[in-house]
Amino acid sequence: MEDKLHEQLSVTPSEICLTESLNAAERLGCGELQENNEDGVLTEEMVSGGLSHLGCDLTGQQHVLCDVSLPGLNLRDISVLYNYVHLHKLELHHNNIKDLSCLSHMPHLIILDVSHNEISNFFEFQPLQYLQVANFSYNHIPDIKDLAGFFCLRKLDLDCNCLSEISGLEQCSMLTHLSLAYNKITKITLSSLPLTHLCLRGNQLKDAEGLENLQSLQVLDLSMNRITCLSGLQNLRFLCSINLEKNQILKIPDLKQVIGLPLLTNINLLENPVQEQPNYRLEVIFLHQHLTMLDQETVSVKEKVSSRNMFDPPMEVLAAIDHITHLVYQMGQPQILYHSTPPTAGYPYQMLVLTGPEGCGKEELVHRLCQEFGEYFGVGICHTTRKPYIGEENGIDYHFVSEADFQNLVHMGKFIQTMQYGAHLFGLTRDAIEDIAEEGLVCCVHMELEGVFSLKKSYFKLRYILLVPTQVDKFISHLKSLNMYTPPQIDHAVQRVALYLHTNEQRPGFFDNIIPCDDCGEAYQTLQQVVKDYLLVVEEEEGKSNSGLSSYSSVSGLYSAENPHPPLSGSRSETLASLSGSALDPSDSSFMPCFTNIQAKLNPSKISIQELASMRRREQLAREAVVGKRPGLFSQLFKRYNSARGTFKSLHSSMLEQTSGLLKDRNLEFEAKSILPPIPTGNKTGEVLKSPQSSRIDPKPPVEKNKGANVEG
Ligand SMILES: Nc1ncnc2c1ncn2[C@@H]1O[C@H](COP(=O)(O)OP(=O)(O)OP(=O)(O)O)[C@@H](O)[C@H]1O
Repeated sequence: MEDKLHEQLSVTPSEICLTESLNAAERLGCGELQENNEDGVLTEEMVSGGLSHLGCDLTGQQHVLCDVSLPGLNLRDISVLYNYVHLHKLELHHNNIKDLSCLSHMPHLIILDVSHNEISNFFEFQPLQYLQVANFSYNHIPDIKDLAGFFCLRKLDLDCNCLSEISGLEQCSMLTHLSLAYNKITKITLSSLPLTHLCLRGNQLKDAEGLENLQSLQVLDLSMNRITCLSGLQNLRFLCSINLEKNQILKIPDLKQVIGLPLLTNINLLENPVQEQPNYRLEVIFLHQHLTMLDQETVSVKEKVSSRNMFDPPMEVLAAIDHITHLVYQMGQPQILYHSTPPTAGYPYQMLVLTGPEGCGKEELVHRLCQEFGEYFGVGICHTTRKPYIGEENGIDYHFVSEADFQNLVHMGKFIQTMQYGAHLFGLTRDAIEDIAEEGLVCCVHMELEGVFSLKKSYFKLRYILLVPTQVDKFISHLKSLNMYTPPQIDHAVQRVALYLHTNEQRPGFFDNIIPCDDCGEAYQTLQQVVKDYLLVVEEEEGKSNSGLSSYSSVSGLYSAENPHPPLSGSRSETLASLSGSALDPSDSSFMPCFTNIQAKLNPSKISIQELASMRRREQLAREAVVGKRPGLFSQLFKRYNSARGTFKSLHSSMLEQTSGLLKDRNLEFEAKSILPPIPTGNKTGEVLKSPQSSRIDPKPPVEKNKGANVEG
């Protein structure tokens, strides 16, 4: 430690200064003087050799030399300087001086450097009222006397002395730079001084208490202490750089007092235990976004982005991770053709999602909706690890599972999306959707925004309805009245209202409908209307007036056997009547039954009832193919699959032959089989595959990936 200290101290600014000064002294012919100066007494001759800088004397009438520089001359007695009353600058570093009483006779002294001497009496001379810069470093000073008379003192250097406390500086109203490195200070006691730079390196401090009054502090060096806690720094609004190297900061939360200081851009935490924490650097960068230097290394833009993605990923990133995770797990499982598997990209399975902050009542609305429009919608029941509230039933409100079961389901590739909300996990399984699709219904679910982001990545066609409270006070009292939520949960739910509104603002069209939900009854009425528009329900009277369309007037149909493929419209006001005015091209294979107003406006040509009926018939055929009523798209697909399997098999055996030959040529001793993919096994009849268990979830240990996995469909 001692050695290291010396190493660090070996090249200090004072030493550089010494070298320069000695060179200067040589130039002045002082080298010779030094050799002859065995008794250490400063003589007139030596002084005149060290004088420079022409200025005026006290009367202002005579020119005099104002600066004296006499470093490294082994001086002990400098009493001859009593006569040099006009001096502005005095440099006497690297001597053996103990007594500075002659300074009392230099009232105009501005700069004083007596570092590297034998001084133990600090400022034992008359106050020098114009003194601005004083360097007393590398002496033996044990304490600081009252410096009340040194009105102009701006910089004071007391490094490497024997100080154990800081005192006597209370009246130094101009002091901006104070350096007290390598002393024995155990406690900081500094009143409100205008300090901008403070160095307390190499002391014995355990905390930073006592700095709170230094409101102007910009640069703080607390390196080489034993600091574990940074309280005392939290109000230093102008702090831009802090050096905490070689301290005892253990954890990132211990930095909370400095993290967030508005101007702090440079933190040095080298050689603190906190550096060992996983992702330490990225976490600090994340917590303190305007950092430009950390541990003496520039913070790169890449690091800033990575830290953000690691600790607060945007929802898009989270959703992508969630989506990829479930996709990868699904791929490891036998591939199954579901009722909700889209026959083509143009016919995705349709879903209705109600989203909004917790407690906004979306769950209740989903259930009411599915009750009233039971022919079209079924509730998609999510899984959760939270415990049921009173009145909630397993399999009706949620599938309530343990965390281990939930994770098993994840590994079994069962989920389409999952999210952690508070301390609990929520997720929608493919089987939950399938249970509804099997009945020919549209799956209706409720979820938080993160879930919406994830589902947007899926191949389903979803319609998103945002339920948002517009009166925060009312929302808070509603949440309180439910007696289900703790105050932090209420705060969290309320905070997330802004998140939903922000998303809606930033991403126009992200939600298909927005319904205020301050009043549950009114919200349901609006929802009803939205859903009727969505289903293209034509009211009785309307049905009468559109007699030609009466056969469709009950509803245009939503994925049910009776009602062929559903037209999920992008526009609320889109009724069958308006639809009949839109531009449909039944010959278009990518025809989607979702016609927007924009399309309608672009091509106002009318569609005939016959065309519409033909379109419906084709939808019906497609729908029946999905539910397996007639040999349709899928059986063809599987026939094709079987013939493809035959082709693959013959290709495989010829590749096997060729590969074996190659391996033999190269004297490689392993089997060609081991490097070629296996032939997929499958249902010989080529029928739509769906295991009886597939639509029900039965938590069990994850199937070993790819082991005997069939690749079907
Ligand atoms: N699979 C899912 N993905 C994302 N969020 C979900 C999922 N399932 C449920 N959620 C949402 O998680 C939040 C917490 O669910 P919980 O059932 O505890 O809420 P709640 O208190 O009943 O609120 P609400 O009445 O709004 O449903 C709710 O906003 C709920 O909609």
